[in-house]
Amino acid sequence: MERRYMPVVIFLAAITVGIIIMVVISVVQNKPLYQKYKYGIVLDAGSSHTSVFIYEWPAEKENNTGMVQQKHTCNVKGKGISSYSANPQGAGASLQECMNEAKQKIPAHRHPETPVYLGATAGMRLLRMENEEASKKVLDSVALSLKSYPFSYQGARIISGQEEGAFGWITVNYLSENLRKPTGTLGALDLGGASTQITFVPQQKIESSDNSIDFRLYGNNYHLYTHSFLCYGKDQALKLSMGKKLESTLKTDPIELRDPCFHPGYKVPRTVPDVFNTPCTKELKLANENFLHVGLGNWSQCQQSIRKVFNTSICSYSKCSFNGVFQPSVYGDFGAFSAFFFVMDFLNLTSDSLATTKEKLAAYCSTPWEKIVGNHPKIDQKYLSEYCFSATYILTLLEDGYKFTSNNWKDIRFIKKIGDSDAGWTLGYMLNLTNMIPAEAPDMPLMPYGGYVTFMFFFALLILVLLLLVYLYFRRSTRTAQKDII
Ligand SMILES: O=P(O)(O)OP(=O)(O)OP(=O)(O)OC[C@H]1O[C@@H](n2cnc3c(O)ncnc32)[C@H](O)[C@@H]1O
Ligand SMILES: [Ca+2]
Repeated sequence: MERRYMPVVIFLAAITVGIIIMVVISVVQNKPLYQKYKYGIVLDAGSSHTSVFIYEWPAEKENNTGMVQQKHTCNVKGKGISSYSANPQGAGASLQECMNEAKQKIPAHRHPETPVYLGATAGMRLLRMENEEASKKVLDSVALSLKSYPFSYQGARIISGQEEGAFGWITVNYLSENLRKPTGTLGALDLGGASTQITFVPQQKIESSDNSIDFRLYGNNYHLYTHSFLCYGKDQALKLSMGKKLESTLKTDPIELRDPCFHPGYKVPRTVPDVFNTPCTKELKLANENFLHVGLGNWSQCQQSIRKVFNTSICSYSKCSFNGVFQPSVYGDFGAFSAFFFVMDFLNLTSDSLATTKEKLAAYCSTPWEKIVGNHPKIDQKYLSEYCFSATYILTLLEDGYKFTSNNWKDIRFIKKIGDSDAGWTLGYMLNLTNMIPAEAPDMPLMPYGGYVTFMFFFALLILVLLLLVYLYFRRSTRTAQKDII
C-alpha cells in the first residue's frame, strides 16, 4: 500500500471504532428499546371505605426508584369492609365493580402475572377486637371474591399499625425519590377514620422496641420511629370526644349535648349507641337513649374538649406523645396525607403559619351552620358539619400530641399525591411484597442520562471533524498527485 494512504487508513479505522463505540453505548444505555409494562393491584380496605389501586411500571426497570406509578384508582361504593360484619358476603360482593374495572384497565395478557393484595386497616382491627369470628368471615368473603378474578391472588389480611406507618413512609420517600440519595427523608403523617400514624427518622435513640423499624433500602440503612394510634382516626376521635362530653353532661342534662366543635345553629337528634357503638369508647348506660346534638361554634372551647382525649399525664420514657407512648422530638420535613389533607385543603389551611391557621379556623367554627350549608350546597352535610371538629382535632393532635410548634409547623406539607400517585401505605406495601426495593443499590446505567447525551454529542462531533479531515486530506493528496502527473 502506498505510504501516503496510511493516514487515511488510520482515520477510517478511528471512525469505524468510534461508530462501534457509539452503537454499543446507545444499546447498553437504552435497553430495552421498547417498554413493556407490568402491573400490580392493592386494595386499601380502610375503616371508612375501600379503594383499589392499580400500579404500573416498565418491566425492565423494576429496581429503580420512582418507576412504579399509580395508573388508576377506583373507590368501592359504600362503606368499609368492617361495616359488613352482619352480612359478610356483602363485603366480597362490594368489590366487584372496581375489580371488573381493573380487568379492563390491565392488558389481558398480563392478568395471570398481576399480583393482587388486600390490606385491611383500623376498621378491621376494631372489628377483630369486638368480634373475631365476624372479622374472619369478612376476610374470607373478600378473599373468595378476589380469587374469582384472573389475577394472581396474593392474600387478604389485616395489616399491623407498624406496617401501615412504615409502608406509608416508604411510599412518600420512594415517590419523592429520596431513597438512594444521601439527602434527608420525609416523615409520614396519615390520618384515617379509625387510626392515625406518625413515622419519621428521628435524631434521638428510640427507647421502645415497639416503635422501631429498620430497613436497608438501595444500600442505605434507615432506623425509623413509627406509631399507630388506634381509635385516633378522625371518626373514632369524634366519638371519643363526644363520649367524654356525653359522660359529663348527659347525667345532668339528658336532652342536649351542647358541642363547641359544631357550628352555631347546628341541631341534630342522635342516640347514645350512635356514639358508643365502638370498642374505642367504654359503654355509657343512660336512661335516655336520645339526645339533641347542638352546635355552639366556639373554637377555643372545642380545643379544650379535644385535649381531654389525649392523656399527657403518664410517661415512662424520657418523652412521650400521649397515652404513655414514647416519641422522640419530631425531626425534618413531613408529608401529611389522607384526612390531614382532605380537611386542611377544604378549609384552605395548607400554607399558613400556625397562628394564622388558628385564627382562620376560629372564624370558620363560629360561622352559623345555615351559612356554611349555603356556601357549600354540594358538599355532603356529614363531612361539612364535621370540618370544624376535624381541623381542631388535627391542630391539637399535631401540636399537643406530636409536639409540633409554631417554628416547625411549616415543615408539615399537606399532600394528597406525589406525581400521579396517592400518598398512602399501599404502594410501599406492594413494593415490599414484590421485592421491588432491593437492599443493595442495583447496577447503575453506564452513565447518567445528561452525561450520556453530552458524550454522544461530542463523539459525533469528533467523528464529523475526522471525516472532514479525511476529505480535506484526500482532496489535497489527489491534487498533489494530479500536479505530479502534469
Ligand atoms: O385508615 P383507616 O383508619 O382504616 O380509615 P380510612 O383509610 O378509611 O380513612 P381515609 O384516609 O380514607 O379517610 C379518613 C377520613 O376522612 C374522611 N374523608 C374522606 N374524604 C373526605 C373529604 O373529602 N372531606 C372530609 N373528610 C373526608 C373519611 O370519611 C374518613 O373519616
Ligand atoms: Ca387509611
